[in-house]
Amino acid sequence: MQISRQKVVITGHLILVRHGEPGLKPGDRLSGWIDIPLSRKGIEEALECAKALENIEIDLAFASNLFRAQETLSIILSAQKKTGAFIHERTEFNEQTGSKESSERLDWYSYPEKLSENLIPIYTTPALNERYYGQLQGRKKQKMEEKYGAEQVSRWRWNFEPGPPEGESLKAVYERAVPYFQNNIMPALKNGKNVLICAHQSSLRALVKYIEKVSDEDIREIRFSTGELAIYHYSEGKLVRENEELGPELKRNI
Ligand SMILES: O=C(O)[C@H](O)COP(=O)(O)O
Repeated sequence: MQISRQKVVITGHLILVRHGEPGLKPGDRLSGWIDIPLSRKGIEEALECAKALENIEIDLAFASNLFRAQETLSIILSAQKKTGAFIHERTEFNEQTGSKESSERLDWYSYPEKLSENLIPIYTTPALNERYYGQLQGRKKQKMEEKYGAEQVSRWRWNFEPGPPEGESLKAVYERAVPYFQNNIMPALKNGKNVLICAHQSSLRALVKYIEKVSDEDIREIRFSTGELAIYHYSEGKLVRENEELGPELKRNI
């Protein structure tokens, strides 16, 4: 889809959304990889996102492997004319390259070449998961602040590095989320596709750091509320943010 506006050719749109409020309310616990579903409020937040995005025709969607992101994505796509279809690919370890590569698509699953006109391919990947919180995973934030100090927990959560004990730093999340974005999502944007990514506080902060070239210091201030959107359009080789930065007064559920 090409929209020409003020002589700038806009091709694809990128929409980043953090999942709705999870059952273990944010701020109460450090969820990490604990696979908790959305709370009632989280479902309402996802429905608000669905409404906000209903006029953007999503061509392709990505989510982490965690329920809260996939549930939010499914609710958002329910407002689209097309229906989302989860695509499953078998991957195998390539001895030569030392990396996992998708060998073939499962023959009992439709896949992009066979998807009918009215389906939206959905890819899920652990590359977009929230950080692994190590010793803090699933623990109450307050208890961890009592044990390690509020300042230390804040540094672990918001600094680029280091991460929590035995857990992932934001840098480690960046090193798995950004290559996935570059290899699987940027080509679709360059081809004019509208792409929706539904993920988590840390994986989205990593993507914003890459897209907006945020410094290791300034990344502390970039935070997504639950159900928060960041919308970009791809034009002339870069992604330009369309919606306003999150103001401190809008920060909630951090
Ligand atoms: O640090 C936190 O607040 C949580 O780990 C955020 O993770 P989430 O985006 O999956 O809720």
